[in-house]
Amino acid sequence: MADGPRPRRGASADRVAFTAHSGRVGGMDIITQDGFRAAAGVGDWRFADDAVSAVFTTGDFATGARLFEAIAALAEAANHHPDVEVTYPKVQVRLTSHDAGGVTRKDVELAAAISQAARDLGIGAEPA
Ligand SMILES: C[C@H](O)[C@H](O)[C@H]1CNC2=NC(N)=NC(=O)C2=N1
Repeated sequence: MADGPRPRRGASADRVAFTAHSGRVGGMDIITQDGFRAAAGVGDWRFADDAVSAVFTTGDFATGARLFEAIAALAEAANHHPDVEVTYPKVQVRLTSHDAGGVTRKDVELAAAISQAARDLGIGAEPA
C-alpha cells in the first residue's frame, strides 16, 4: 500500500512542552537539555555542551553527498548553518547558534528538518 502522508505528531502538545522548557517561543533564547528533549522529531540528536549533534549512516560517499545537498538547502532556507562532516560511511552534523552562544529554537527546528530529510532519503541514524 502506498505510504500516506506522515502522521504529524501531537505538534501542539510538543510545542507546549517545548515552550515550557525554553521560555518565550521563537527568537534566539538558549534552550535547556530538557527543552530539547521535549521537542518533536529530534530523537536522532544528542545534546552536549552548547550544541546538538547527530550521525547519519549513509553507507557510501554518493549518498552522503546527497544528504549534504539536502542539508545545505535547508540551512540556506533557514539562514542557519550546521557544521557537517561527510565521510564514506556516514555524515556527522553539529548544530549550535553562534550568535546566541548555545542551542536555540533555530537549532531544534533545523535538526528536526534534517532528520526528516534523512528519512526521506532512506538514511538511518546512529542511536543518540
Ligand atoms: C549574518 C547571518 O545571518 C548570521 O551570521 C547567521 C548565519 N548562520 C548562522 N548559523 C548558525 N548556526 N548560527 C548563527 O548564529 C548564524 N547566524
